[in-house]
Amino acid sequence: MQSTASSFHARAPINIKLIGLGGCGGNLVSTLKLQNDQVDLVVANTDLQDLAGRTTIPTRILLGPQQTAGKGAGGRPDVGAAATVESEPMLAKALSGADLVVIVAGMGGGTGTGAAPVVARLARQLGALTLAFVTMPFQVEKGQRSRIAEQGLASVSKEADAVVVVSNQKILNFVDPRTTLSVALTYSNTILAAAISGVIDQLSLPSLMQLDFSHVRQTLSQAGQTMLGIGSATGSDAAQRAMQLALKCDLLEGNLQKARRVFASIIGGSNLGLIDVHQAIEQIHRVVANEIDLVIGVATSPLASHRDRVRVTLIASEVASFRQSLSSGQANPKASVTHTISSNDLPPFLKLHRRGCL
Ligand SMILES: Nc1nc2c(ncn2[C@@H]2O[C@H](COP(=O)(O)OP(=O)(O)OP(=O)(O)O)[C@@H](O)[C@H]2O)c(=O)[nH]1
Repeated sequence: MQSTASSFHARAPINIKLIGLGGCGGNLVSTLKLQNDQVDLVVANTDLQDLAGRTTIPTRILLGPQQTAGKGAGGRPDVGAAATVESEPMLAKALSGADLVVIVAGMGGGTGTGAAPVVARLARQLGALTLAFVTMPFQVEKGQRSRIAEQGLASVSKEADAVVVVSNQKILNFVDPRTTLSVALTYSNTILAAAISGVIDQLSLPSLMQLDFSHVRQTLSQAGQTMLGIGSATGSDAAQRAMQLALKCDLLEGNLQKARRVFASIIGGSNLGLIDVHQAIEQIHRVVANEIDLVIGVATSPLASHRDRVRVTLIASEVASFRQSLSSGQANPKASVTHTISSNDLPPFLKLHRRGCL
């Protein structure tokens, strides 16, 4: 029988703003089910009609009313960017005070592609850790859209602290080839939603590990383009199986062994097993290199639907942090200080287990 955790760490609430840009970003923010109703939801678009339909989102911003008159960016990122610059005062008001700004946008169109770098720069100027979750287009959208998407990804990667890429095309590998476009998009949105909520829920649910926002900030700050792994499982060893799935996730573009910074989120129900969590964490240590910045959050959800389920989200970057660069003689003055997990970071129950007391 597994023991379960009984003590939680209180942590200072952090101010999180989630902003969806353009059609794709708006779709995601409208459908995402977060477990924290304190997260401020914002959608912004050049398309007035699209915004009018997003009635459940408290803050809706029409980008560039002078430039586009609410008629969209017509697939042109330069128009999307100019419209966003025009609306910077409104955006600054909506994003001010945020510790963490999460941007969601589809690359390939005009608004999301043009707006994402501008919003990322603004959010960082306002002092927030800025994460962007972006989609890349389907192959059938090739040509102009792909080129626009690649350029957009490069621009947003320069401005945001960390960029998580979900390739719509890659999603097709997981679904029936006869599937419809709308089903494929729904599947893609489910993956994006899992990744976004893995970060946001981890930072807002009761925590079992002494994870604080400054550690997350240190690990993801200026991390560049990242690798994403997600896994979900139920049952008595759910954390281990969810971790295995996340570590082997087909979405992981890149080699986890080359990762220099990893953020790992483990979220389970109130009966999350301690030994199970410990062994899941051991699995990460077996895969990644020794000298990395690793920040691990373990949180529990009060939702009945989460009782037996464990969700794991991994966000990994190959970019070394400042401290690692210094030790390897390749200082990168833009990068931040690091947090390497040590036994001091483990909650008491895991330390006891490590000593064989559980
Ligand atoms: N996963 C996912 N991808 C989407 C969705 N909607 C659009 N996309 C992708 O995002 C890209 C950009 O589409 P939109 O977000 O609609 O475009 P936009 O940013 O509003 O740009 P304009 O319409 O030109 O103003 C598309 O090429 C698709 O690949 C969605 O709901 N889910």
